[in-house]
Amino acid sequence: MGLRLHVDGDCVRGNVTFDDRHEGAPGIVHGGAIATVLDDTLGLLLVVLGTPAVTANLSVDYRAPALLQTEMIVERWLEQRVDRKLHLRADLSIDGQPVAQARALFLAVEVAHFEKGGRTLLPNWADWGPSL
Ligand SMILES: CCCCCCCC/C=C\CCCCCCCC(=O)SCCNC(=O)CCNC(=O)[C@H](O)C(C)(C)COP(=O)(O)OP(=O)(O)OC[C@H]1O[C@@H](n2cnc3c(N)ncnc32)[C@H](O)[C@@H]1OP(=O)(O)O
Repeated sequence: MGLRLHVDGDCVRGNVTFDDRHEGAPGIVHGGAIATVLDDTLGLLLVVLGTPAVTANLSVDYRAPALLQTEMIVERWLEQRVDRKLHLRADLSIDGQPVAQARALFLAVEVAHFEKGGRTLLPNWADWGPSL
């Protein structure tokens, strides 16, 4: 998808351009691909927040057709944190016009959560970003 991300304070911004592999309705990006980008870009936000967490709930409003071969801006940020609950937002836009807007509930988990799949994590993951 050519997703490129950078950190801007507490916000993660990036550019993404979908191609024919992501087509749903003719000429339009599949909604699942959009949800994937909105969800997945959170990986970097988690590093910024220094909080291991997983998606518990993701809700996407599709506001306008997402055209293939068109550069979009994706932005994600933390709206509120209450104990383990991270309320996150993500926007996808073209030329400042909203294409999709997501609200997500992430739950902070112990690092051991990510080891359930049998993969060994890098030992210095906690140094990737500042703590909240
Ligand atoms: C420093 C950087 C970080 C480094 C990290 C180390 C290296 C890792 C490397 C890289 C990480 C990158 C990560 C990218 C992630 C991308 C996004 C994904 O795709 S994540 C995959 C899809 N999501 C899952 O697989 C979750 C599956 N679900 C679960 O595992 C559990 O359900 C879990 C952990 C989400 C919750 O289980 P419980 O047992 O811990 O907690 P309970 O008791 O059920 O809930 C706690 C509270 O949250 C509410 N809650 C739970 N689920 C809810 C829901 N769906 N909607 C609303 N509320 C919910 C409950 O009502 C409860 O609330 P009350 O405390 O009573 O107020």
